[in-house]
Amino acid sequence: MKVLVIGMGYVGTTLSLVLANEGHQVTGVDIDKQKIECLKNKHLYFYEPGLEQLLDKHLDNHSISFSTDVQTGIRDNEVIFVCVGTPQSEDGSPDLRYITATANEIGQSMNGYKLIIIKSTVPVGTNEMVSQWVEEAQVTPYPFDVVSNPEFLREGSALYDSLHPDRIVIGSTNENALQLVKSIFKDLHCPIVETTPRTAELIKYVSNSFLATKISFMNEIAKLCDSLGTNVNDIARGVGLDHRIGSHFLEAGIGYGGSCFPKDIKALLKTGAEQKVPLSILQSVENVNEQQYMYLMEKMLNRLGSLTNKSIAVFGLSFKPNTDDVREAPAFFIINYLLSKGVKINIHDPIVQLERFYSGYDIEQFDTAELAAAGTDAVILCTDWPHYMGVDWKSIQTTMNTPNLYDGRNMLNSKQMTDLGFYYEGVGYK
Ligand SMILES: NC(=O)c1ccc[n+]([C@@H]2O[C@H](COP(=O)([O-])OP(=O)(O)OC[C@H]3O[C@@H](n4cnc5c(N)ncnc54)[C@H](O)[C@@H]3O)[C@@H](O)[C@H]2O)c1
Ligand SMILES: O=c1ccn([C@@H]2O[C@H](COP(=O)(O)OP(=O)(O)O[C@H]3O[C@H](CO)[C@@H](O)[C@H](O)[C@H]3O)[C@@H](O)[C@H]2O)c(=O)[nH]1
Repeated sequence: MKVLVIGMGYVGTTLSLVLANEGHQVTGVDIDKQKIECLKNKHLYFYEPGLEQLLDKHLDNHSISFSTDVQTGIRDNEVIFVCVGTPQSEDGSPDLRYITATANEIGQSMNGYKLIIIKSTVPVGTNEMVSQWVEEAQVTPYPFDVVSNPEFLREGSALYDSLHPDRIVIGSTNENALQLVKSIFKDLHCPIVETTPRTAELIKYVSNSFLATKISFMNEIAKLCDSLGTNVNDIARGVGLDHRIGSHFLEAGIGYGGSCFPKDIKALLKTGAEQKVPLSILQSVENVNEQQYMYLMEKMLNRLGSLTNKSIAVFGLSFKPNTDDVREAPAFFIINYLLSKGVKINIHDPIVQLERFYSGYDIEQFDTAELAAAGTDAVILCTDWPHYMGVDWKSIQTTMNTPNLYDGRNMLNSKQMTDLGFYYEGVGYK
C-alpha cells in the first residue's frame, strides 16, 4: 500500500521505516529541511538502535523516500499518518498548532478520498476537531475519514516496540476505515482494541499515566525503605512477581523524564480540571516526580555539608539509556541545581554532547567516566546506561577527592561499590 507519513520525528521516522519493512511504499515528509536532508543521506539525525540499518536498506530498495513537499505527498497518497509533535503549552495543555496546520494542509491539498490516521498523542475530542478543520479547509468537498491510532513505542527500543506491539488501538466511527487501518498492520500479531476515537485518545494518556504512577509509587516507597533500612530493589522484585502487579516500571530512582510522561501527565490533569473531575492520584504522581531528584541531592548535602568549592561528576545526561533525547531529563534538573550552588561540574555521557546545552558555565564534558570522576567530591549517576556497569570503578575510587557515589538509578551493586571503598547511596537502596 502507498502511505504518507507527516512529521519525521521519533515516531514518524520509526513508523515510516517499519511500514517500509512491512512491504508498504512510504513517503515521509517534514517541514524541517535539515531533518529531510539527513534522512535522504541515510543519516538518522537522532540516536535510536537499529533504525539506521533500515534506513539504508529501504532507501536502497526505493521503498521509502523523503521530502519537504507536504502538498504533493498529500495529493499522491490516499493513506496519511499524522505524526507531528504535540508539545506542552504554557498552561500544561498540549499545543495543537502542528495538528491544526496539518489538518489545514490536508484539507487544502486533497484531490480525492483520504484516510487520515492520527498517531500523535492528542486530547480527547481532537480527532473530531481534525475532521472539522479538514472540512473547513477543503476547496472541493472530497470524502475522508479520521482514525485515531495512538503510538506506544518507547525511545531506545522504538524498533522492537513497533515490530512487537503489546496491542494496537484503533478508534474509528467508520467500519471501512477501521478495516483499512487493520489491513496496514496485518503482519503485526497482537490484540487489536477497536473503539471510538475519543476512547482511543484517552487510552494513550491513561497508559502513560498508569506507568508513571507505578514509578512515583515506588519512588515514595523508596523513601520509606531508606527510613526503615529495607531494600527497594528487592521490594520491586518481591512485589512485581505477582502477575496482577507485573515487574515493569517499578524501578525507583531520581524520577521519570522524557518527551512524553511529564507532558502527557500534565495534559491529563488539565483534562480532569476542565471536566471538573479531580485526578488527585495523578496530581500526587506529578508532585512526587518533581521533587524526586532533590531527594538524592539532600542525601548528598547531608554528607558533604556544603557544596561550596565542591566538584561533582554527573554520569548520564539522556532521560533514559539508548537515546540521545534529553527532553525533561532529570540529569538537567540536577545540573541546574548544582550550578545554582556554584559547584564545578564534570560530565560524562556515552552519546550526548553537552556543548549543545551550556556555554559560559563551570562545566566540562569528558570522554570517559574515569576522567570525569577524577578529583571530584561525588559522582551522581543519572542515567542507567549499561556502559556504567563496565567502567573502572576501582580506579575511579582511587582518583576521586572523596569517593562518594550517588546512584540515581539503583543500577550498581551496593556491596561491590562499598567493598571498593565508596560511600554508596541509591534511592531506597544502600
Ligand atoms: N517520542 C516518543 O517516544 C513518542 C511515543 C509515542 C507517542 N509520541 C507522540 O507522537 C507525536 C510525535 O512525537 P515525536 O517525539 O516524534 O515528535 P518530534 O517533535 O520529535 O517530531 C515531530 C515532527 O513533526 C514535524 N512537523 C511539525 N509540523 C509539521 C507539518 N505541518 N508538516 C510536516 N511536519 C511537521 C516537526 O518538524 C518534527 O520533525 C507527539 O504527539 C508525541 O506525544 C511520541
Ligand atoms: O521503572 C522505571 C521505568 C522508567 N523510569 C523512567 O521513566 C522515564 C520514561 O521511560 P520509558 O517509558 O521507558 O520511555 P519513553 O520513551 O518516554 O516511553 C514512554 O512514553 C512514550 C511516549 O508516549 C510511550 O509511547 C511509551 O509507551 C512510554 O513507555 C525515563 O526517564 C525512565 O528512566 C523509571 O524511573 N523507572
